[in-house]
Amino acid sequence: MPAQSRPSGAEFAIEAEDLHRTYLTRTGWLRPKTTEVTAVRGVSFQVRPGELFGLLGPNGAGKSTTIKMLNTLLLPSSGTARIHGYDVARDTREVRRRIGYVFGGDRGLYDRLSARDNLRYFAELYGVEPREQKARIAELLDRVSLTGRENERVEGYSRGMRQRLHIARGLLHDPDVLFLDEPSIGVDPVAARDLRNTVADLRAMGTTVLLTTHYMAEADQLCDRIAVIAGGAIRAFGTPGELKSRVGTRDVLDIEAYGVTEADLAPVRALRGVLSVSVEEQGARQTVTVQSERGSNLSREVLAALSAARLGRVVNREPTLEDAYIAIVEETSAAESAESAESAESAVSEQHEEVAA
Ligand SMILES: Nc1ncnc2c1ncn2[C@@H]1O[C@H](COP(=O)(O)OP(=O)(O)OP(=O)(O)O)[C@@H](O)[C@H]1O
Repeated sequence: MPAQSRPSGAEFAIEAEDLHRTYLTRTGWLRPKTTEVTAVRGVSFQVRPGELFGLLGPNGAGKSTTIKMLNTLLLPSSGTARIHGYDVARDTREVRRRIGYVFGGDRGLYDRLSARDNLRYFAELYGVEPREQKARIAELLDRVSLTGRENERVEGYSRGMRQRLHIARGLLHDPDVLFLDEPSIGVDPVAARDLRNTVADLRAMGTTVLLTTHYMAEADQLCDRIAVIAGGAIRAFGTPGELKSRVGTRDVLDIEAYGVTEADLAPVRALRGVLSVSVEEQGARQTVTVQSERGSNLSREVLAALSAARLGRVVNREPTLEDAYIAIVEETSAAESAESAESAESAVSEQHEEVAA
């Protein structure tokens, strides 16, 4: 998109200003009740043209809701957002011309058509000039490394190939800004590496990318800057290096384990010097990660506390982006629990005061 077609003075590719979004949900059948869910509460950030920006957060954090507001699929309850200076609520057409949206999963492609025919179909839909279509499709197939496979039906494609075709689809109308919502979900490690190369190439070509992913190594490798969102609000901003430096003064212990329960973890959490304990499950195998104050040398105590479970390899390692992310999300949920305990307490004392009066 030529720069002169943007409103003057638009310094940022994406700007979100105090975005809020609430959903009304109806529950119950006999006595239906409407409840309000606040998915996004005051999200603000800016993305510079050509930047690869990561929006990371746990399930239900508000990532998809934020992206849907930025790409005009959902109106904000309050707050504003702009794409290259165009308001997402007012200038919908201008915004849509400048953005592409790629989401993970199986939807959005025609299985019985070839990759080329899928792209031809969507090129028509997106209004790509007929005389430009052939060259554009060939260029995109090349960019996502599907040249040579373009005439095969998509139903025979691997998940990674489908994802790359999704990206080609999202780029057909040459958007300035591409939203990539969990592109590597369910993709095997080799295909995920190819996908990462495709995403890195986008950035090299000057496309602004807003990426959501649950894979921290991917975010670490690809993103220029990252925002961590939890409970509908941004909890941390920075380059991967800046976020990692938040936990740079911690020791991290990874313990391979089988059959560890929440109750087994309580004594580990209670050890002096322990800052965070998390468990990742891969089938029956678990990895218990314990972050502690640097130099606290807690391996022996931690292993003793977990002695009820079957344990395997134990590794002391340097903190990663994933450790920083876990620390940020845990701090948020601890603060939220303290806040809700406080408000429950004040509600009880208000009730007592009422009764006394
Ligand atoms: N259409 C909807 N109606 C009601 N509540 C919704 C709706 N969509 C999302 N929510 C709620 O809003 C909150 C934020 O959801 P959102 O999908 O934005 O999170 P997310 O960070 O994208 O999560 P995930 O990583 O699981 O995709 C959640 O509590 C979710 O249950």
